[in-house]
Amino acid sequence: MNTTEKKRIYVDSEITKLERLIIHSPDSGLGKVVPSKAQDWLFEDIIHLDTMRKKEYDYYVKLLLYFLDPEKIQNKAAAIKADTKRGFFKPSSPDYFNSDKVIEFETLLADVLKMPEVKPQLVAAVSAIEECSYVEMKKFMDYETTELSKILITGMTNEGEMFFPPIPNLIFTRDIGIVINDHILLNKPAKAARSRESLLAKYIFFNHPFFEDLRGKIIEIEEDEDHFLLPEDEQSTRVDTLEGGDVMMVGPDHLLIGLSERTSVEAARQVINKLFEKDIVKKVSLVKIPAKRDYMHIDTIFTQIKRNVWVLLGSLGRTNEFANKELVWDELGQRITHEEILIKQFYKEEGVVKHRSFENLESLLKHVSEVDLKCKEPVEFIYSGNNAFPYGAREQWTDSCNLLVIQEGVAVGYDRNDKTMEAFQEKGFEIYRVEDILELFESGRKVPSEMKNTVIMLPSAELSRARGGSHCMSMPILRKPFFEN
Ligand SMILES: NC(=[NH2+])NCCC[C@H](N)C(=O)O
Repeated sequence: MNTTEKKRIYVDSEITKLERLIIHSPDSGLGKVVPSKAQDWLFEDIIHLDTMRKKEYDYYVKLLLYFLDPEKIQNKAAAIKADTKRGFFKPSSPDYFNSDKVIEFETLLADVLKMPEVKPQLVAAVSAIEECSYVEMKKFMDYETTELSKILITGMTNEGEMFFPPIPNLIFTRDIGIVINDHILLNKPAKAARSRESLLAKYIFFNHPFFEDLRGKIIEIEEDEDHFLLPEDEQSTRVDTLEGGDVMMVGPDHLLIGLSERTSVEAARQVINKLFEKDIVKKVSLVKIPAKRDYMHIDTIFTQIKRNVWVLLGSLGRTNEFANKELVWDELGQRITHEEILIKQFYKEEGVVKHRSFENLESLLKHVSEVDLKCKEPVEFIYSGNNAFPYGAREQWTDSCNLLVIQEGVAVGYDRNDKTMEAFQEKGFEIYRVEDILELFESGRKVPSEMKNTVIMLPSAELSRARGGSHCMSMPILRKPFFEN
């Protein structure tokens, strides 16, 4: 018998059939971002909410439902289209799709707020970090849970009364936490704009009955005990932060952690200690990338598509003509633009923790494919922008390397990354616009579960201004175990 059949929470790879995930549809808070705050709130620009929802994100939801929970969407196309109020997509509407496979963060939050012991704690915690007055805190307690859930996310009431700033980055649920086999690692965000997200998530994972199996299996990053004693200026250089976009469960025993603008080496060390202590994985590889906005997390630089296929940014890899060309110019005394990446792998062997290095990203990814996933086919790399200047960098900026795999070889990407899509085609992938594929599903001319080697393109004019792709917009909590795939 399949031993993991009854599991609700389990992820041991990035590519097996996705069975359950947490998402968050763009809420009204995103439409309230003002230009002067956009950068502080980690958006590249202000966005047009209606377009982002109707012409972009709603397609993503429909697509996920077709693969993960088809009953909820089949034969509904006409009704969904006719409803200008988007009831199908709104948790508070009677027409809401309400799936336990494609799970909305806001519903989980509303559920825990219904728990009489949780509501006052959560209200007090949010009021404290948002510096609300005592009177405001009392007022929150009077709201009914669905509305309160919205207020805690958007910062305002349906009538427009504003209590605190929105958390527009909650659409990037990936960053909140990562499931590692049957455990979950919660984030400790580097950016203040994302603190409330992780606070809300904590209350959900620790209290919601759906996550019962996680009791005793939630890993949190703690502050060093002597941290409080350090002088202020040193405190800020020693903070332990970690965001989900930097953590990838690439094989049943192997976790990757990016050391980046957002994830510190101290946090990574804590994670390694905790994972090895409890024998949750056998290997952790640390991938140190340049700490800059362009590459905020490792999943902006590479993601896996199939056991033997990866998409990545060539200028941070090695087997690309660029790097080689740059080395020539380096020798000639020119200023080089090639940026370095450093990789160390820690592994536990007979109870002892050892480490080794990898020279470049490709050799690490090849190791994952061949050693962890026992892949026999040749490992292939698809490069952002097909590695042609200046498309590699341009398309990485708009998430050409940040794809979500729904089932092995079937991934979701952004339509604006033309050259990367060409590169996928050259490697034998079919490319579809999400609208077209949905029509094929609706008419029964294509069956989601039968699809292979396909990239489905999501419209992305607004979404990409928020600087994240489909990988960031997903928190997988259940995938088929790799060796049962
Ligand atoms: N996993 C990711 N790459 N997430 C992208 C997050 C983007 C978001 N605007 C931020 O800067 O935090």
